[in-house]
Amino acid sequence: MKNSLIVALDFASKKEVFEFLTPFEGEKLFVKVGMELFYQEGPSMIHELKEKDHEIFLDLKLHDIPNTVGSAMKGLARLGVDLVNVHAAGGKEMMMRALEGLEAATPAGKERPKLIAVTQLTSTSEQQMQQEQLIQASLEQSVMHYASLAKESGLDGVVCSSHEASLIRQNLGTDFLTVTPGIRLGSDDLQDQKRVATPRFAREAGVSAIVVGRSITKAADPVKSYHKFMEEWGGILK
Ligand SMILES: O=C(O)c1cc(=O)[nH]c(=O)n1[C@@H]1O[C@H](COP(=O)(O)O)[C@@H](O)[C@H]1O
Repeated sequence: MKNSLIVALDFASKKEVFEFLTPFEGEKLFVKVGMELFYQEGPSMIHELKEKDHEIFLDLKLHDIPNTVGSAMKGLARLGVDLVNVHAAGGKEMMMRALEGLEAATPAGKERPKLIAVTQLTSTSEQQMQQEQLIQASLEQSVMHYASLAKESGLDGVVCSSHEASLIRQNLGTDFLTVTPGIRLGSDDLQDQKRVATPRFAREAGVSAIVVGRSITKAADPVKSYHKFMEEWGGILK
């Protein structure tokens, strides 16, 4: 998990996923399956990626009442993925029930998927947060608050931007995972992301894993782009 580059497979079909992965043949990737792909292809997508030995972050960002999230997590634990997430805004009881669900359903002898909580999405700016969510704090304070709740609930870490990672590590310890999307090289288009950073900035901030989507998946040469990100991030090719 530490020092990983997670490639966001934000595609609409299995066909597109395997077209993208074909030129990576022989490389073991850490991939992220999000809502777009999972709602279309379902658990079989996970099974097929596991057959190819890729590590998997199943990013469904659960956010519902504690009982519903706890039960849903049991199903995710049986899929055998490596990492799953919830929204910290769902609260401590929801996060604790999510963890219990995962623990209860992880098959004997298998490692429980790591559970992390989304703090403030990297597409949210401080101004937006204050005006739309009516949170009268700085963005950093809000992220730190959610990260503390996640830690108190027993979770393994959080999703945040690279800009908040070092504060979280200082306050909650270096074993508490910080997974950061919103990663761009200097010349990349920001698209809908607001709190962005380069892979080098993330590395220097001590981030555990970076998440990169469109800059790799939509690149003219995805393998070349992946290697460029890996080089700046200082990741290890497998
Ligand atoms: O949980 C996530 O993965 C996530 C949280 C967050 O705060 N921001 C965020 O961008 N993501 C995901 O990270 C990926 C970023 O994609 P790109 O902006 O294309 O690099 C997308 O798949 C998002 O769903």
